[in-house]
Amino acid sequence: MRAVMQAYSKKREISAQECVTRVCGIKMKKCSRSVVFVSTDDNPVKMSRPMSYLETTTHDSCNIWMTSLTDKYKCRPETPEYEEMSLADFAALCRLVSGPNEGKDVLPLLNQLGFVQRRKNDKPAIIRYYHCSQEKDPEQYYGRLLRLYLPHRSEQELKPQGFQTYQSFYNSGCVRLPCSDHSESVKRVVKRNKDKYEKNSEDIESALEEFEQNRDVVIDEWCNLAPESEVVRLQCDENLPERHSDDENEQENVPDYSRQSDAVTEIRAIREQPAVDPAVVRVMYQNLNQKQACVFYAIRDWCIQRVCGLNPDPFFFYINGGAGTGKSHLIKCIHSEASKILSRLPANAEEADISNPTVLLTSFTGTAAFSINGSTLHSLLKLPRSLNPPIQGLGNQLDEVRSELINAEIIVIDEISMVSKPLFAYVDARLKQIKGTQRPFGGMSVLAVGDFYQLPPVRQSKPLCVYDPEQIDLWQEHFQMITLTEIMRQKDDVAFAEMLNRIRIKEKTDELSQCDRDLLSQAVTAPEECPIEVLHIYATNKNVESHNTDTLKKLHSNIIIITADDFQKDKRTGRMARRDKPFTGGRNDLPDTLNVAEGARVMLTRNLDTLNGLVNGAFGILIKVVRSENDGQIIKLGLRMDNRQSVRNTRSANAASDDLVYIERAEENLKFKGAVRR
Ligand SMILES: Nc1ncnc2c1ncn2[C@@H]1O[C@H](COP(=O)(O)OP(=O)(O)OP(=O)(O)O)[C@@H](O)[C@H]1O
Repeated sequence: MRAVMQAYSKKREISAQECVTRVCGIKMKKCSRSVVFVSTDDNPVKMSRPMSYLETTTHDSCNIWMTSLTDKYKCRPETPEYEEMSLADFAALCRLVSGPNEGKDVLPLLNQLGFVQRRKNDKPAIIRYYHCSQEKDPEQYYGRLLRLYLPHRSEQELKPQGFQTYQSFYNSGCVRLPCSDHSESVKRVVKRNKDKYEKNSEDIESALEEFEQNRDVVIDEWCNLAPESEVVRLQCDENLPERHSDDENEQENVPDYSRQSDAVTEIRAIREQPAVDPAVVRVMYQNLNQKQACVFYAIRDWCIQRVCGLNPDPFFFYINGGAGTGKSHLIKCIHSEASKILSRLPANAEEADISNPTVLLTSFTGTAAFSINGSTLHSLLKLPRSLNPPIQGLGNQLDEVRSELINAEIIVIDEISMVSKPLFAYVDARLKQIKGTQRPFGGMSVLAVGDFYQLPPVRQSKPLCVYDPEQIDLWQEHFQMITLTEIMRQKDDVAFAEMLNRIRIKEKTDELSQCDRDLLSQAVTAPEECPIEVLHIYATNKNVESHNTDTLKKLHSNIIIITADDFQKDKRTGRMARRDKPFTGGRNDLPDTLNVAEGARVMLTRNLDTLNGLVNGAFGILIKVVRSENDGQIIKLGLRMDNRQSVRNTRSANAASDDLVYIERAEENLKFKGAVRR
């Protein structure tokens, strides 16, 4: 009840099922801003307004119900973009905000129902809705289709006069959308919008059905690969305490918003995951070298024990090894196998919930995170930019992060050499908060991977391997080191690879052998002989900038200078006002000016969207400079990225019609108090 009241007091809209679930103390299935439940019922459950509000109304007032997402959708702004929007789009692509100053492009809803904003850089929310059978309950089925996918402002528009049923309107009705000059069949409009969310729903349903029918005879392909491990797994299975039928029913008690006993399953829009061909994965496992296999099997056995309910202690492994010794390769194998096994944990087996990972893949930089299909530590755990103590909790974001990481059992941290001690302490504290336990790393197992001879933490922070007797040292205390030694990358130039490994462990003052000197000299090209188009690497940003400026001038005549838009509070009005001239920003701020040219090669220097490869270090070519129609100001840049995957994924969210990724102005606080730069 306290939780319900807290939600009320924060004026958050709270669904009936969340109330019931909280009041009964039942585990919540899913509730976060990234997953939105859309009611598609003819007669949805309504929540009354809080008592404090009702006491201030008159006896005959009708304004006694909390407004739902559907009510707000019907009162969406009357702009062309919103007019054409289906309820599904509204739920997935927009966020409801409390006031007009909550960010860019906030528009008021009609009838003073609040404010709405398009989700811009964020991923669309996953929408969930009650799914019913077309055969058993056609009227409810077609009503749901129309409500979700036909743009409307009232219930009457979903079953207009002259149509007895939703089904007849769906099959033979026509509509003219507000911004269109012609009529279209209802079926067509629904199909167009439905395809964005349920494209493969029929295939998924039949696959699920097939899986359910064959559940007991599904063959674990692992038996063919590693029979000994399979025997251990089967023994563990035998040791499992039998599940009581009461336990089975527990989940069914969780309100699912279905009022019928024959309710089928919920269908959710599925986030695309990179598909890994099982045949490729099998070859990867089989080719692991001895050391890699040793770690792989240790973790695999741990997962099996976990699934068998044997409660093994969390493991803390540190995989160390020089460049090209197969660390990332090992991470991919472990992630694939551990996720597969851990999905059988009773808590996860209920539904194949791909948005709730069991193994978290993280890294310090966006580039490394993208290369293992993971996220940066900062974005996953919502860490602040400054890691200075005291450690800040997650505050309002706790529910959201907790619901995303609820099933996480293992966290993989790549590039561990770049993780500073304060960052590691933050990760430990965050996981403790998220998992609600004081055990180290919230009771999760940690696989740290990296090479302390590679990049250290930024800005002179000490790496984890430097022991500090003054502080509690999570690293020394818990982690067991395993070193990979076989170089897997330069198999065809073993001599060069071995030389790199010898240099790796040298002190600055150690002499190089003549043989290594000769080998290195062969690989050196004088700077003036380097082709201009190859990647140049310098030790400092200053050198990089000077090289870039010179090269841009040499190769392009159409240079455009983009100036930062800086805003500062006007002392008289108290409002943010745009400055005529930008400030001189600091080293870590967004640049004061940016020199670009159409056709120039560019590299991103911020992580914009790690999952889609728009990360610091990603390359592309600037194709289009887009200006505002009103004042001619440059508003975005269209890039053709080298990594075509970025285009495919970002396009589905932005619906752009070309093959470019559009980068809009980013907004960050400047180091001057209250100043904002775009
Ligand atoms: N067991 C293996 N069988 C076949 N190829 C492998 C194996 N292990 C690694 N490789 C390949 O060797 C190359 C280097 O491996 P990987 O990138 O995993 O090394 P790394 O230790 O992460 O390197 P770095 O520290 O430079 O990031 C990759 O192309 C990878 O696919």
